[in-house]
This record gives sequence, structure tokens and C-alpha cells, in this order.
Amino acid sequence: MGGFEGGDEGGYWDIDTLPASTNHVNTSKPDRRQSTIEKTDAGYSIKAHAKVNIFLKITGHENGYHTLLSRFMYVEDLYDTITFVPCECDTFTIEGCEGVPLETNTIYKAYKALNDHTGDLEILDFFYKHKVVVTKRIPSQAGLGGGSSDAAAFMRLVKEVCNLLISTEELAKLGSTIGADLPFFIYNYTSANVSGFGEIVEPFDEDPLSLELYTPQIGCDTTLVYKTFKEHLLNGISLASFIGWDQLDSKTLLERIADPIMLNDLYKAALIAYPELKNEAKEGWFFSGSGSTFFRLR
Ligand SMILES: C[C@](O)(CO)[C@H](O)COP(=O)(O)OP(=O)(O)OC[C@H]1O[C@@H](n2ccc(N)nc2=O)[C@H](O)[C@@H]1O
Ligand SMILES: Nc1ncnc2c1ncn2[C@@H]1O[C@H](COP(=O)(O)OP(=O)(O)OP(=O)(O)O)[C@@H](O)[C@H]1O
Repeated sequence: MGGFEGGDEGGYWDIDTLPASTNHVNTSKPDRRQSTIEKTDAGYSIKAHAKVNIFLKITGHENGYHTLLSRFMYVEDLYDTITFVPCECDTFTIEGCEGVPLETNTIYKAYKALNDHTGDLEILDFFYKHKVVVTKRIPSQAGLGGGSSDAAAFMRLVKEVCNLLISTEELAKLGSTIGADLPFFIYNYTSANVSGFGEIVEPFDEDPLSLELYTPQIGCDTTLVYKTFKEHLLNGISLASFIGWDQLDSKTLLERIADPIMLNDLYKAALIAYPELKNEAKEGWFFSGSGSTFFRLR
């Protein structure tokens, strides 16, 4: 069973998921998960899964954002839960995100974006009669997409519960205005090749890997890691160094390339921005997103 073992100095997630796929080339149709929406006594609920970046290569920079090519994989047993609980609310209410001011909460940003986009009074009315209760399990500033996954799951749940006539593609486009990672979570694939700024999401057909996660007590600010990359490493990128990676399955990539620095261009930038990360690096572990989470095959 999945679970967190550890204490204040950090801990290990022992994730039981499906065995790795043996496919070396993506041939069959995409694997799209059904949205796990439940109607319980408490209300309508949805899981907001974490993700890891199997590889992340920066391909350029424009309009203040980096372009990238990355394999995103969802983490089966690490997720936040978003529930719409009936209540008489004077205003949009989020419970369970202590320490995050409402205005900066990605869920609130998603609520505002949906309202502005659809002008659907049903959404306004719905959230006078329901509050949003979040059960947080995904650590913040961990490279696991927690805030983005929450916002995307919220949008998918509102679409279902309020019967919004908005396509997944439109929802993903709207999500991309809130955070670069949202489109992956809106499409809700198990595994995908993500490019552009994060808005191009192509499903990759493979089973989720059985992963162990380790998140040290170091919060990595995504903006700072990217800024560090731009200043120190952007001029050194080589587009020829990862040709064909998007066609290989994730287990083969981790076993063949094996080098965490080569697999994730943001790792070196995170080490520059947070030198203490070096003490946490372990042989055989890989680095997810802008950090600080390490992961490895079980
Ligand atoms: C590192 C990743 O998590 C990999 O999955 C994503 O690329 C970042 O996704 P995210 O956390 O949703 O990032 P956002 O909140 O949209 O952006 C935070 C900041 O990171 C930088 N940023 C983000 C995404 C991107 N493709 N290029 C960037 O340079 C920008 O300065 C941006 O203002
Ligand atoms: N719903 C939310 N859950 C967690 N943090 C949130 C949320 N909304 C806003 N935040 C703020 O955003 C910051 C970054 O959150 P988090 O790291 O979970 O998001 P992310 O950028 O999607 O993930 P990553 O760690 O992969 O960059 C947090 O430190 C917090 O201040």
C-alpha cells in the first residue's frame, strides 16, 4: 500500500502502482483515465494526483517563458482530494489550504477564470451553496504539481457538476492561463509528452511506473529555478542531445539514460539556486520538475 514513512527531516513515499510497460515505442491508442469523480454523503469529490517529470528538456525561451519537452507521469497513490460540500456560503470558500491566502490559491484563480469565461450564473449560485474542502497530501514546492493539479481537478469537477458546455481543449487552454502544468492535469492522461510552454499534451501509452518518492525539507520556488536556468544554462542547451526520447517508454529512458542531470535540465539550476540540495542527492534517484522531490524505480 502507498504511504509516507519518515519524519521532520524528510521521508519516503512507497508507491504501489502497475508494473512498467515493456513497450519501447508508442504504438497503440492513448491511455486516458476516466475522471475519478465520486458522489458521497459529504458531497462531490475528485482526486488531484501528483506528477513526476521522467525527463525535462528545455528547448528555448520566448515571451518570458521557457519552451520544453517533458514526459509527465501521474503518481497513482499520491493525491490531494477536492470535495464540494453543501453549505450556505456568503462568498467563495476554500477549507484545507491553511497558509495559502485565498487570492493566491490556484483553486480560486480557476474559479475566477471559469466565471469570467463562461459568465454562467449557475457557477456563482453553486458556490453560494457549496464550499470547497481540500485534503492536502502533495507537498508544496516539491516539483509534483500540487497547486496545478488542485486547480485542474477543481475545473474538471465544476465542468461535470455544473454541466458546463466547455470542451476539454477549451478547459486546458483556460487552465494554461493559471499555470503551465494545468493542461497535463486537465487532459487527465496517465503519461504524456508535454511541449510548448506546457500547453501541448500528447498522450503516451504506457502503464504508470512503480515509484518511490523522496521530498527533502527544501522548498524549490519554480520561478527562481527557471530564472537561474535562464541566467546560467539557457545558452548551453543542445536540441540534438535528446532526439527520440519522446518515443521511448519511461522505464527504458530511466534505465538507459540513467543520469538525473541529463534527464532533467532544471536539476542543475535547482542545485545552483539551492546548493543544500546536493546533500540530498542519492545514487540511482532522479529529480522531478523544478524540485525538490527525488524519485526512483522501486
Ligand atoms: C517545472 C514544471 O513544473 C515542469 O512540470 C513546469 O514547467 C512549471 O509549471 P508551473 O509550476 O505551473 O509554473 P507556473 O506557475 O506557470 O510558472 C511559474 C514561473 O516559472 C517560469 N516558467 C514556467 C513555465 C515555463 N514553461 N517556463 C518558465 O519560465 C516563469 O517565470 C513563470 O512565471
Ligand atoms: N491549492 C494549492 N495547493 C498548494 N499550494 C498552493 C495552492 N494554491 C496556491 N499555492 C501556492 O503555490 C505555491 C506552489 O505550490 P505547488 O508547489 O504545490 O504548485 P506547483 O507549482 O503546481 O507545483 P511544483 O512544486 O511542481 O512547482 C505554494 O507554495 C503555495 O504558496
